[in-house]
Amino acid sequence: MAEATSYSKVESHCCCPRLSLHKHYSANGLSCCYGTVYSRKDADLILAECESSLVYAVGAEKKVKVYGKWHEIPRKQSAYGDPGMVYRFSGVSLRAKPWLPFLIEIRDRVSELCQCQFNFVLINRYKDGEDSMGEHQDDEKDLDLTAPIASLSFGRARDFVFRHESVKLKKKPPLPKTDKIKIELGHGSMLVMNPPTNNHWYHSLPARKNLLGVRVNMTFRKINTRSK
Ligand SMILES: O=C(O)CCC(=O)C(=O)O
Ligand SMILES: [Fe+2]
Repeated sequence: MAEATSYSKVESHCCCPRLSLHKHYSANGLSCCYGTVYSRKDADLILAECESSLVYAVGAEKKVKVYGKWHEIPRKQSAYGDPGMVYRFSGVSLRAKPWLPFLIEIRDRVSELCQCQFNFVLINRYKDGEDSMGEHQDDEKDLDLTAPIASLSFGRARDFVFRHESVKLKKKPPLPKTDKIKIELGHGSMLVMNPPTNNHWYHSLPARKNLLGVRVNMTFRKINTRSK
């Protein structure tokens, strides 16, 4: 059946003082800022550093549980953070590796821009358009849900799609005017998902056939320290 509503978005300039050149997206509980934070040259250097020094998960840490079944994730994943940080999601416990110097530099820049002291970063590597991430919400109980999540992208630009929760709820509230928002996340960009976005919207990174080029995404998060 055809979708009732096509992609659309509500844009204005960002209201956050440090992100004044960013676009702001707001709709029915969604509040996000998007813009470029690294020059092409710096973003190229960061991507090269990612490719040479990041270590990705293997074995059990590379699987997720969806509707009771274990699946190998269609991408590579890793986590870095403060000592003892663990992020639990979809049946997986991902233990943070100690911060690398180049990740500390990025973390401090992003923490300053967002005025939030991030203590953890989840990193996903998509080898090409075949790799993807399914629809989900970043609302795990280990996260400080009052903090934003800052998503940095390097490499191949990819579409990131938000869908309002009403598309999943059995008892549907009236559909908001805008129930899908698509943002192309470019090389050196930052998307900030402010609360309560993750309470009301799902997001995904859909597969794209025949699309070449590596993409690395870093989501800086604040994990409750009592979850250590
Ligand atoms: O790669 C992306 O942009 C999506 C990342 C994401 O949603 C996540 O890490 O939870
Ligand atoms: Fe996510």
